[in-house]
Amino acid sequence: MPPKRKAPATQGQAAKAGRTSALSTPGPATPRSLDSSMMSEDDEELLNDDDVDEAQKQREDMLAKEADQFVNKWALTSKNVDGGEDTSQKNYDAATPYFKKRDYSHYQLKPDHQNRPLWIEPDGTIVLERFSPLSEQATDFLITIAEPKSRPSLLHEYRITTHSLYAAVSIGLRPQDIINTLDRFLKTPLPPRILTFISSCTQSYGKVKLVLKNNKYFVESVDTKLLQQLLADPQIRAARISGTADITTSYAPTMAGLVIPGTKNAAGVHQADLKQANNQNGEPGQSGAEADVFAALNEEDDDDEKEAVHSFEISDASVETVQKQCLEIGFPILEEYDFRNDNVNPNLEIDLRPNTQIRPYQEKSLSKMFGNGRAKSGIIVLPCGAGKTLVGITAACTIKKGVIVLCTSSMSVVQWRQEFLKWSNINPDDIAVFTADSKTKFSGSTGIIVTTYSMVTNSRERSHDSKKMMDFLKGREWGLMLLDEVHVVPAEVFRRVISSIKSHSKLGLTATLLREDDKISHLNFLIGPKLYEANWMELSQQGHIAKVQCAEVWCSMPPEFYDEYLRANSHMKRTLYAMNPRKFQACQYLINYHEARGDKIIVFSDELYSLRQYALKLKKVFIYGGTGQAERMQVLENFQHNPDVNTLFLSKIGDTSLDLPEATCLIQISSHFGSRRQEAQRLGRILRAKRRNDEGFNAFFYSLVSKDTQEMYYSSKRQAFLVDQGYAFKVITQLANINDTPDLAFATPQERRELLQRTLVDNEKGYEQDAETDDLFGKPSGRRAPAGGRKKIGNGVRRTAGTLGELSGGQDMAYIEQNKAANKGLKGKGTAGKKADAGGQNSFFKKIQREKEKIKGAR
Ligand SMILES: Nc1ncnc2c1ncn2[C@@H]1O[C@H](COP(=O)(O)OP(=O)(O)OP(=O)(O)O)[C@@H](O)[C@H]1O
Repeated sequence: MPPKRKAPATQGQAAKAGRTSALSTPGPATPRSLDSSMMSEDDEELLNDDDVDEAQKQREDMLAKEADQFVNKWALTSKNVDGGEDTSQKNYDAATPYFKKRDYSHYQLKPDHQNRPLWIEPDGTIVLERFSPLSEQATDFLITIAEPKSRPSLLHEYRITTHSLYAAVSIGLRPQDIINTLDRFLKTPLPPRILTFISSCTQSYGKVKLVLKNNKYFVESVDTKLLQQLLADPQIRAARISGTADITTSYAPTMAGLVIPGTKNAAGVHQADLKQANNQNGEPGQSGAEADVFAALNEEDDDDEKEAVHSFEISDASVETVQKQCLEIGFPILEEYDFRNDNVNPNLEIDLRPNTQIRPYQEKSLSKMFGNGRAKSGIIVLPCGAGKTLVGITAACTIKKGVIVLCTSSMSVVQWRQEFLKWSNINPDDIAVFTADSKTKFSGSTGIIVTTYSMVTNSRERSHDSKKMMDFLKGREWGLMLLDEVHVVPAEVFRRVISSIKSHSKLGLTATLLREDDKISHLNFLIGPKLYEANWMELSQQGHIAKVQCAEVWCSMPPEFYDEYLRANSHMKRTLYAMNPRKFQACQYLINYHEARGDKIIVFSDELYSLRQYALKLKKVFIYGGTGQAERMQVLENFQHNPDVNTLFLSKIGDTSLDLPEATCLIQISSHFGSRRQEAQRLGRILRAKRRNDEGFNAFFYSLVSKDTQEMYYSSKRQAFLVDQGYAFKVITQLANINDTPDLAFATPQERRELLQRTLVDNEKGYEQDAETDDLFGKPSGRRAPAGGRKKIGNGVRRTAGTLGELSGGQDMAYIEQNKAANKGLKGKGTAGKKADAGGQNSFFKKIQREKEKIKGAR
């Protein structure tokens, strides 16, 4: 079966012709557990171990089958012998069908089409020519009405969807303005299908609102007939609180110019700037008419008339049902908070510190949230390291009401609190945390609570203090709910959060709005539409995140390894392609090369056996789920400050939450199947590189792939998201002069054979799964291992609970002895780093520690 592709190829994918077909192949559903490395202890209860294992196994088997099909196809065109010549792709051009689909020759072009930047397909796909002089204006317009799909350097691809139109209307655009502006940018006439789609989707948008008043939810509209129409729906009628008047009438509050702190512009002024820019730049053949599209926003801001609004009350538990049902019958419900006219909830004393200046893309994202002077609920997507925290803090400083922040781990809780104190003038007593260790409240009538998803959704018996705290959280109206890392949290958890804690507005933050199970659309109901998605390439060109060179290094497998690979079961296959001696040599070569350049290198491996084998053989430090807290700190600190420790091996526990701005190079030797999210988040570890603004600086990301194995398939799937962000993966089939490099490991056939035998014997009994932890800096927690420490998974394959004593091959005592060699070598070097503080901890860890102690002390 040939791989399918949902969206047509743009030039980024086309450049990868021959591999493109696999890039966007939609993967089968991912069970939640596969993505649960960020979950904290309490989330475990949401998952049933047996279901998870079964689902995980099914998915792995399915992926392995797909991968084998892919590899077989490749095998027809590529020789797979060690050192063999690569003759692939002679007659295989996977991009061809996509370009066929992209045949625009039958479209009727407008006479001045050369001056217009957009193409459109009847399915709503829009292609933008970035080299057009009008591309800046067209981009501003497109990010408002459509979803970015792929943004390499010259052609960008967007898609108009019901949700994107919903988001456009939610910031005040009118359907006719959208149609007119789109038509003006298009090289061809607007297809009638698109016109009908936009009109039908947007006509009813923005007419119904969900409003929280006195801790009760109301469905509100200026049109009574519309409310009656909604009440005719049995599910909405059932959601109405009985005993309340059918429909009540009040008056809408007035608007005035709103200033987002840390910016020069009021939100309205920002939109006016857009209008001015559009007027100046004009439109082909006409005078800046696309500016009309933003006029609606300003008109609305000027409207001081009080308008009668009508509403009916619904029960807390039915909010999601009502939202879904309203969308179903064509009246999507908007959540907007008119915080400036909220006289019921007390104001919070909070502002950004005078020296805080938010960046243009942060301002842009916030102007989508506050575009019409009210706070709209939704999701802001910014690359890793681009400063989502400050966006959340600025939103809080704009609304100035009670805030609840939900994080994925207790360490993030501490970091969020710190960031609030760093960027804003919030009184430390007004910001409290609710975690297993600390259950403080703020002192005044309102404030900020920072907590974790698991703390507020925990269904276990709560302690007295926790219960009291939950009553406190539930018993009040919050102005803003900040939801961190929204992509990792299961929909069910959001449901529980949202039904128990009431907030007027919700802001979700993430770097990768991606789920392999495609359940991301649930977030549209539960939080709100995507308000803004930044362009990774643009931010890296502007120096806000590092420029990265990405490469996929193909490592051939020696014949004896490949023979075993073909015979092996799926887990052994994974171990074998990670332990491929040619891959090992490539890793060694790259480490030597980058260490010599002065880089700090992180090597990622999901496969624990190879993680340790590589680290031990190369005498490098490593951290995995089972590494104790003190040892982790010591290793990280040395990596940061000790000039002798330049390479760190990390298991998947370092995918997220890892803030090591010293790291400038990543090497991936084993990864989680086709996870696009993991790939993006791993890349995120080097995006915040300290040296990013040095002249000519580049960070490096290498993915080492064993040739003609399933890894080739997974690798191309994994890269899909980053390719769509504009990253180009160079394929390296031969590292320069590697064959002449002295002292490479496994250089002789004898050594390679021994390695193979050892790998087979060590892994004969099963494989070890990394202990999952809630974050790198937290205590190792993870899912509980059953009694005995081992759990059977799949067909007789076992995973161990991750103790050092039960290593694969762990019965070999000499091996255990040697196991921590490089980590142990650090002992006494806690203060060796030049910049390390006297206490043996760098300022980052010290700060975290102090913060934790302060919070504990405040209890
Ligand atoms: N406007 C700004 N001015 C100065 N520094 C900023 C600004 N915005 C963000 N930063 C800095 O950029 C760094 C990254 O910010 P932050 O940790 O919020 O990123 P993030 O988007 O949450 O990343 P990740 O997804 O990897 O957690 C931080 O050191 C932060 O202080």
